[in-house]
Amino acid sequence: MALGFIKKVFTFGREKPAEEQAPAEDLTGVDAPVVDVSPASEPAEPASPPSVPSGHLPDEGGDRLEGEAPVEQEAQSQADASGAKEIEAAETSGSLEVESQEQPEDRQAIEPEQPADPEANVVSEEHPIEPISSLVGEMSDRTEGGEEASANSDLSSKNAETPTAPEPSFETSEPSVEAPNLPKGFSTAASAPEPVPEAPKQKLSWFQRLRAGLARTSSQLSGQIAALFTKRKLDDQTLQDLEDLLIQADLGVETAMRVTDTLASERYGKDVTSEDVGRIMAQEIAKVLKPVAKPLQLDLSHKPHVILVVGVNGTGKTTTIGKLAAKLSGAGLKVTLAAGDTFRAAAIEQLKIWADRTKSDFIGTKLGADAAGLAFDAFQQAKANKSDVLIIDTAGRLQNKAELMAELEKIVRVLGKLDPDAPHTVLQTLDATTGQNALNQVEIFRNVAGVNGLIMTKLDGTARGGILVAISAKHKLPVYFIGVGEGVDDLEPFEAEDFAHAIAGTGAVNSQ
Ligand SMILES: Nc1nc2c(ncn2[C@@H]2O[C@H](COP(=O)(O)OP(=O)(O)OP(=O)(O)O)[C@@H](O)[C@H]2O)c(=O)[nH]1
Repeated sequence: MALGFIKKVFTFGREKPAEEQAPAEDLTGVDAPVVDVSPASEPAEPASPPSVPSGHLPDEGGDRLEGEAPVEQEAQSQADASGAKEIEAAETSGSLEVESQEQPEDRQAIEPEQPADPEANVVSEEHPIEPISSLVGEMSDRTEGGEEASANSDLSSKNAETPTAPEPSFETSEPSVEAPNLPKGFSTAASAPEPVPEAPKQKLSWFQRLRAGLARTSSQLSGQIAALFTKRKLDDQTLQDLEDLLIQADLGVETAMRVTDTLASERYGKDVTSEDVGRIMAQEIAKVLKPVAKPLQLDLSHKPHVILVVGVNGTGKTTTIGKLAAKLSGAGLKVTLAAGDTFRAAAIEQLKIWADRTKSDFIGTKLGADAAGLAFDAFQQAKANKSDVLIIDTAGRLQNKAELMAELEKIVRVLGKLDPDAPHTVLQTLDATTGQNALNQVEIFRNVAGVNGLIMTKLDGTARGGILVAISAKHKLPVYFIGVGEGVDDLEPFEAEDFAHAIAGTGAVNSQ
């Protein structure tokens, strides 16, 4: 392919390509591509504001349960046919890959003539793009075991499931921007989400799934509570035993004390049933969770609203991005996904499959390339293609690896050069099975990357779901969604009451 054409593709959407080659200090002066937000200038955008479908997206292969095998085959064949091919091409050519769902002919693997790193002239020695072979050792730092990394590498087809329509409820934050009907779990400052009646059966089904997911947490706890309160009046020793029990269940000291204090004030010296304890526990847990159960607020005046997703390896970043993209694009928003996890080929492939499935644009680069450079380019491309939302994946990293955390800091810094407010949302995914370590993860990622919202994954089947209560009490960061499975539907807006009841093993209030 002629080099001239390749250059054009590489600089797609950039008005001043020469400036992009400037050193980092000059980046503040880089003119971001002018984004015309008027609908008329967006030929590929829907003529009417995005609307939330009431049912599922058009079925592309059956739902998760019924169509699992075909979807996996399809995902695998897609990976073989396109994703893997392009990634392979990118790996060998050192390319930046930009795929537009609207302009598939623009998908090219190209030779960059300049470093992808926008700070390259300044930091190239500090953060050189490393050969893949040298990354192998470093990748072992990012994973607690080789098995996990290789296990994750097999996930792409597993995760490529047909997206289904989001439950309605988004908000946008700028009055001047036409607010779409956002899926449930998102909001904007300007408009309250329109209450859309939901089928009770579907909602109940969700709560049943939440209950099932947290069954190990709640049954373990309620079994111990029942044993503690058999034929005993409430005295100091019982209260102390209960407090210990709640702390062991990862709920945290603060919440454990709230429960015992309330219980003591109501029932001290009297008979207590495990139902009494469950009721008070649900009530006190809900009090802790309500202030953090918030919708993810999108400011669509940014065009795009940039969401950076960070977290320890294997916590579910890529899967969660796919689930979010399905919700957003299902609501009619234009979404771009950027594969900032440049350390794991399977992660790039996995995100590419999610982009295809969710009809999102995809931006990737070669394995081992500078992640901050990719984030910078992705931001420019997402501006140029008038995306509403850009979601950037990052490589998993242990919070105690200073060098890797510095890389994350650099991604945030570089995005801020194109928009001082970017990234507008820094989402951290937390694996519920981690237990107490998650508290420390939030502390460090928050300090380094400015995490301003959480998503807890893998709440299905863990006995450690109580940790979300301790994290909420300590960090008070918004919890936007929770993941209760690997499928595209298995991400739900976080509901304080539902969660509290599911943990306490009591009846749901919201979901009935
Ligand atoms: N059971 C369950 N599995 C999940 C959930 N979310 C993600 N997973 C699975 O967790 C594994 C890791 O998910 P990824 O999305 O690859 O995690 P990641 O954080 O991107 O991983 P790295 O790129 O290695 O940092 C995959 O097998 C996912 O399918 C969830 O809510 N429940």
